[in-house]
Amino acid sequence: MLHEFERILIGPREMGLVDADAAGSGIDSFRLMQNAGEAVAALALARYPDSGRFVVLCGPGNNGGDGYVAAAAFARAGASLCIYGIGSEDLKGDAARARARVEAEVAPLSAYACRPGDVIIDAIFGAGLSRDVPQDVARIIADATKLRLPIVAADIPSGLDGETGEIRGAAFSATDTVTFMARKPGHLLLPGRELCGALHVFDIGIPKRLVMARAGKLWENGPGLFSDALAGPTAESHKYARGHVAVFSGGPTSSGAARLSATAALKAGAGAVTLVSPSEALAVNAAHLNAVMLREADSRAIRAMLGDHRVSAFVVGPGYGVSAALRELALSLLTKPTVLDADALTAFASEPKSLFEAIHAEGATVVMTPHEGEFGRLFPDLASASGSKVERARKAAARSGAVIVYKGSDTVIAAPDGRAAINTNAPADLATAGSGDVLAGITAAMLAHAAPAFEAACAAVWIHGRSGQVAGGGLTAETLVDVIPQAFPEMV
Ligand SMILES: NC(=O)C1=CN([C@@H]2O[C@H](COP(=O)(O)OP(=O)(O)OC[C@H]3O[C@@H](n4cnc5c(N)ncnc54)[C@H](OP(=O)(O)O)[C@@H]3O)[C@@H](O)[C@H]2O)[C@@H](O)CC1
Ligand SMILES: Nc1ncnc2c1ncn2[C@@H]1O[C@H](COP(=O)(O)OP(=O)(O)O)[C@@H](O)[C@H]1O
Ligand SMILES: [K+]
Repeated sequence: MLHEFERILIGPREMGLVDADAAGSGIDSFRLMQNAGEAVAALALARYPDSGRFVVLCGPGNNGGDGYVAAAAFARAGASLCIYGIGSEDLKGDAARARARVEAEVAPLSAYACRPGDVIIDAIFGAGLSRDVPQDVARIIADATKLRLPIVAADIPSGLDGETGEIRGAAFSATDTVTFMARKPGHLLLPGRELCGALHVFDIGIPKRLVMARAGKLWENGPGLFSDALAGPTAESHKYARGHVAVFSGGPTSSGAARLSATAALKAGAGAVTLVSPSEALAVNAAHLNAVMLREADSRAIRAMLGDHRVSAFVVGPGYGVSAALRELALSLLTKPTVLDADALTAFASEPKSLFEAIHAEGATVVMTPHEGEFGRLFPDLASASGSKVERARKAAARSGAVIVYKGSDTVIAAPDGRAAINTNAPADLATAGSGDVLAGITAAMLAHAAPAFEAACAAVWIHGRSGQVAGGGLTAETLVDVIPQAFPEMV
């Protein structure tokens, strides 16, 4: 399990503040730049001992400064070296000092022509990237990509937005990225994650407390975020003490999704699970269920479940069918922890405010699990807004009052209070029909264990991802359900 510090993610802007705090507390900022540049050179020398030549590309700011420090280290090591820079005569502060220590010639960046055998040290833009990269940088990125040159990026591949993970015009696809103190959201969000190659976090000597003090409430998802909230069964446990999940089934031709949620909830440790089925689907559901209990969905049954303290969480939406009746049902469940998924999200597309107002008024514990399309239906303005997936999820959580699980291969979990986590353990094999229904069921099981909604959602997304890894290539929603018990984090 990663230590708490290693899970934090810090935006480029906050990292700039950390820098200023470090300087304010008397730490020598040039020493930090030297540590950063030397770490980049050390990694490159170790990875590419037989390089034809190291080509150090330096930008106009402190990222370029890291590059000049690295260049000096290559020269000391006797490596073959070329340096290209933007505005190398007009640098300021630490970057100018780093440049002054380089004896080799620095050619203008626009003069660089990629050659097979080159190993590029990308120190053009880091945290300070503020707009699309200029044409000559885009041209070098395209040429280096075409020749598949190895690229070691300082802090972040140039062109990648460290906050959002988006590409600003063009971006290097690095083989390695050496970042400093802590990872940035753009290292984990897509497409950024795929451009960083192997990511190395190097301690350049800023006290961790200074980094912690500026870090927002954003982490990489992992057991450290939620394991305290997950209680395993004890000798005193009985089935209802482990939580009772009720899942609402769709009609006879669309009942499979709810059954997947129900069996997933059971495998994820709910003590009891009931599938609540319309009368027309009772027979098909009965034919497929064993440990999951079955109950007919009528208003008396729903009232009884709402009044039964042993029923601890609901799942509604998978395979249910979009209708006004579903809206009414979902709103009626909000007195207990509820997972709203699939059709229960789409059903509110025409009137999302009614759902959000009900959640706020009830102070309800709700986890919503939209994929991109469902997110767009509930939050059309946010879906098309600029900014990162984390910001969009946070705004959606604050607006709706629910914990939002904004799905995808970089699923973001966000709480109304601003906490957020980026999930990184989900294999692409999870892109299979029914996989979201499984996630909804696991989430309800976590809520039924009385985990708070944010922790429950983080746990469920992580366990779902790890189940995907365990089930492996060719997984189906069924094989995913089977391996859930093997995917729990080791409790400490
Ligand atoms: N964090 C730490 O503790 C430490 C961090 N360190 C290093 O510092 C880096 C951050 O440095 P930084 O703030 O100077 O930003 P950086 O990325 O060099 O770019 C700024 C320059 O680029 C320019 N510019 C921007 N976008 C552009 C574009 N599209 N096209 C053209 N120009 C563009 C921008 O111009 P402006 O926007 O002002 O017009 C400005 O001149 C960080 O990533 C890490 O490597 C270490 O040295 C030590 C400890
Ligand atoms: N390429 C991918 N890599 C990792 N996880 C993915 C990928 N595509 C989808 N997933 C995950 O699989 C699940 C799919 O859910 P959803 O889109 O609701 O599908 P369905 O409705 O078929 O169940 C989500 O948890 C999502 O995060
Ligand atoms: K860079």
